[in-house]
Amino acid sequence: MPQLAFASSFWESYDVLEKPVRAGVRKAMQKFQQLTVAELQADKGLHLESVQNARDPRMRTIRISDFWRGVVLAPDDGSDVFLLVNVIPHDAAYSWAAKRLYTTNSATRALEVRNVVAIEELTPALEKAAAAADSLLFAQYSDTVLGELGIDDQVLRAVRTIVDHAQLRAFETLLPEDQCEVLQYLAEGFSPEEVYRDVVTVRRPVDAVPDPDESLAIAIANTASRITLVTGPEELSDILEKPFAAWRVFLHPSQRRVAYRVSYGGPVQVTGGPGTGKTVAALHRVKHLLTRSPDTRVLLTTFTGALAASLRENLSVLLEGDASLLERVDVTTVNAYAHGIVSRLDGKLPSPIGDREERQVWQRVAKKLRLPWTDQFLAQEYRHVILAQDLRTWDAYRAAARRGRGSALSPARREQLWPAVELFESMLRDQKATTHLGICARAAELLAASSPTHHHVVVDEAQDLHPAQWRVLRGAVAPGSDDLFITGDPHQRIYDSKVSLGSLGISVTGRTHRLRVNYRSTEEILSWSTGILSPVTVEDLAGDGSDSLTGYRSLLHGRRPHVDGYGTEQAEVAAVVKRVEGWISQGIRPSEIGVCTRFNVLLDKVYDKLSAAGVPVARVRDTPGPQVEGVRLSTMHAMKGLEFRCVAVLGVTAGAMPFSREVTPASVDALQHESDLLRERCLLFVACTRAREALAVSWSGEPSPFVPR
Ligand SMILES: Nc1ncnc2c1ncn2[C@@H]1O[C@H](COP(=O)(O)OP(=O)(O)OP(=O)(O)O)[C@@H](O)[C@H]1O
Repeated sequence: MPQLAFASSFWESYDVLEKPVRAGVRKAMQKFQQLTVAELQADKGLHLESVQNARDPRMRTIRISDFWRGVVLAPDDGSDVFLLVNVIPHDAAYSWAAKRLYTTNSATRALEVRNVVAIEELTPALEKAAAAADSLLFAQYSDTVLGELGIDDQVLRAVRTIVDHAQLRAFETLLPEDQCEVLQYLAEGFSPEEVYRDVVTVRRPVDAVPDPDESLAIAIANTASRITLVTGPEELSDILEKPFAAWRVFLHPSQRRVAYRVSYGGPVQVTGGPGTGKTVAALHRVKHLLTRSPDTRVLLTTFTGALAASLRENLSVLLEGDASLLERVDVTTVNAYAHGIVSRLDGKLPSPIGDREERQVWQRVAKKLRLPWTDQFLAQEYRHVILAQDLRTWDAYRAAARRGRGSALSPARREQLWPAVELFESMLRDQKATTHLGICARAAELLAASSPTHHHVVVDEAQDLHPAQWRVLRGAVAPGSDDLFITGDPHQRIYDSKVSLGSLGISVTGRTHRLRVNYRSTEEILSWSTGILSPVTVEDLAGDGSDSLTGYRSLLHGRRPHVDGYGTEQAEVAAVVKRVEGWISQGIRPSEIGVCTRFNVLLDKVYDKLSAAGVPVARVRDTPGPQVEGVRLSTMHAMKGLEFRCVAVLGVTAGAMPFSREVTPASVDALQHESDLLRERCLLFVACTRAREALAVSWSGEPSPFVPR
């Protein structure tokens, strides 16, 4: 009986098919499981036929309906795995199939596909142009070096014509996948040794030996990152009937390597730009930890309640609803976990106040003690020095280093400030109140004196956690192997937390990994958005140095972002309404569209105008479920961790971004000033990188200086 495998390219086409066509696909696939190879060849309904002039002699089409054809790679070497690669309309199917060639990569041993006809047609003309070019992108690498990285003869000829990054990008959709990735890494400046380690070694099967006659079945088995093999009839109906979540099945080798490594000697950190699948890696790590041992308990944390809800949903998808696994995972925010600890172990919980109320208390303190500082300065000193280092006494504060603070405080000034801290805390106590970080500090203290609650902690969206929150996580799990698995992106830090993980007993030295392939946004959206951050550097997640987005890229392509200025806010809002209507008329569902602003005031105006135009709207802060229709409206802060097919970011004006009230004057604290500006810049970056296919950025009057020129 033949076996059936599905290439990732199939899922991209299958996902958008209408129901009856999907039913046709299912029926055809069942035949592959019921008939012998000879019966398949003879089956009239299936009509398995060769493709005329196909460059790959194994290429076949099958009939799905009058209009639709499946494209299948049939083994011709005695092996029995059929690979379904695409479902496309009848007319396009034959020319698509005729141009494609599947080959086994000599280095990774995985199956990859190229548009062989397009490469052949383009190369001669490009060779002529290259002969006259001043420099070539890959000139420094010999044929042998490229050969060892899996570049074959046809691709090599094309590679020798590539003059710059733009030309490489134009080739990307034509080149075989693994070879393309090798070239992208080299073009980014990685050495051949690094590329061998990060691209070839992670894919190449450990037991691979050179085998010129390698069968299609073996190559398919070696391509887990792009091909899934179906083993039984139940599995087939399962995967064809449920909505297909590619992230569940096709992990990038770099994701698989970090998520499924049997064990780590201690805390591990996974970083990567937006959309590189850090959350996906975290979910797979949870699966690995749960399935490794039957009584393991895992704590999975993220930054907001809404993100925790979505993690819960996705974890259930990944674990296929298996209650015996799901009940061993607590998915929550660090704050909610800390609240739980304090109410359980203290028996009572003071109510937490928000940032605005906290600032009001500081105002009263400053006034009462006639202090020379603003409430903003006091709140920052409390957050970044006192709570960050868990300073409980005047002696401790007097001796503390004030890392990250740019204003010197003489011993006399510190002596003046400490009573303000005592007064602030006593005012909160009188109100039976506290701050969220105060609860975390208490929870960490309680955990330090009791036993850990979990065997493993997995932390998503780690970049904004405060040291007090890290202490809670440190206390939740005993130090040792596989204690903490941490994912985050320091370029998305929007709450200005300064952390040195090592000093908190969380050393990730020698256990840091980076993801570089963006699965969410098009390259056009990414490269424009990374321009927002190009003038600055950001501190890495562990607080040990700086981080960069080198090698960060997307394999998807689309339109460049719309970037527009308007004379008035009214005109800008009207343009956004039109843009949203345009997206909806192209078939995008309202809930797949996100609109965001820096402030609620402008968001309210957009809400009114969209509603008046008859467009359904829903606010992200009301946590509408996936079934609720309506364009999602959100502040930039609440966009963290979300994604939409189309995103409009409006109000990106000079006065709003950076928002001067949130930026400490340089004269008060030069370091804080810089870090406030960086936080505002990152906020715009986060908002723009939520977009998958389309991004529109706008302002009225003067544009924000963060908008790339
Ligand atoms: N291996 C994969 N195959 C297919 N899709 C993937 C894969 N990995 C991630 N994705 C998809 O890419 C998108 C981004 O993934 P994810 O949210 O995990 O990224 P992230 O790095 O956590 O992003 P951010 O930092 O911006 O929140 C999601 O839609 C996810 O389903």
